[in-house]
Amino acid sequence: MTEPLPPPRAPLPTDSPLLAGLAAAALDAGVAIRRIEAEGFTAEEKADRSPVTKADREAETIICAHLARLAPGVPVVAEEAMAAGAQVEPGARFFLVDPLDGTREFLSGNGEYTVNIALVEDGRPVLGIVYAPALALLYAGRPGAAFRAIRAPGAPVDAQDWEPIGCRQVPQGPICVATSRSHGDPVTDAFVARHEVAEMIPAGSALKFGLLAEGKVDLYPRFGTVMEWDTAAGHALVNAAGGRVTRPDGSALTYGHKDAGFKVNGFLVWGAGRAPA
Ligand SMILES: Nc1ncnc2c1ncn2[C@@H]1O[C@H](COP(=O)(O)O)[C@@H](OP(=O)(O)O)[C@H]1O
Ligand SMILES: [Mg+2]
Repeated sequence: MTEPLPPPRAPLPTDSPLLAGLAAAALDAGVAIRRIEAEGFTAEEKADRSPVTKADREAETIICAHLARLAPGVPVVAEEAMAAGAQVEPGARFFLVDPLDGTREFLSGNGEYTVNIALVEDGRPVLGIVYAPALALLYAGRPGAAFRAIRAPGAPVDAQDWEPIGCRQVPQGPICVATSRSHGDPVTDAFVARHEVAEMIPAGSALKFGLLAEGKVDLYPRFGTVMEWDTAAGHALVNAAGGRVTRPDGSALTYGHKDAGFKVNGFLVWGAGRAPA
């Protein structure tokens, strides 16, 4: 007689060696970021007048070294290299990296900054890591499965303590809305005002995608311009968690638009089920 099969094991991020490798890159970058945060640093201004620090640059160097080992030859579109004038042809399969998303939050010391790493295939974000080193909060998403874990910078990725997460159904009644802590804009405010809002949750960086992916908020609207590396990892995570990310007009938000300077002219992120009008 054959033994009964064991019950199927829940999926884990470590089932995908590439996703696990991206998580390891983010955890490693987190070590450098936290060290620099503790040492103290000065902020400089980039050509677009946004702030940048030694932490952004060191984290990007660490992540790019990981990516070169994990996926040799796959192009990397990374924020600081692009700011320095790098020319990268994204192609059908490429990485988008924001080594320190929410630099303003980093400067303020509130811990609401993230490391964002995404793999894009045919314009769609398929793998996403969003990691908040100061909060030891790690999110990972791949098609059909989203997770969170508590991981200090430098901790092993391993198979322990991953919590499966999912977007919640958007309620018929008042909704919870996530908004940028540092970059408000009047069009976003007007859009939010058209909805019945139970709670507004301001948060920095791609943490807002994480809050939505774990069912804590229903809507994250943004009409101001951001960059593809700001949204791709969070987008992959929300897709994995059963939510939706679109352009403000409801059309598909796709990636690799070099001719448009990798700009994203706003987006809407919704939880599961009905999207309120
Ligand atoms: N006017 C603008 N143009 C381009 N990107 C912008 C922007 N305003 C905000 N952002 C992006 O939004 C990110 C911060 O998100 P939030 O406001 O949700 O915390 C910043 O990421 P960096 O800190 O990586 O530069 C920045 O790139
Ligand atoms: Mg950013």
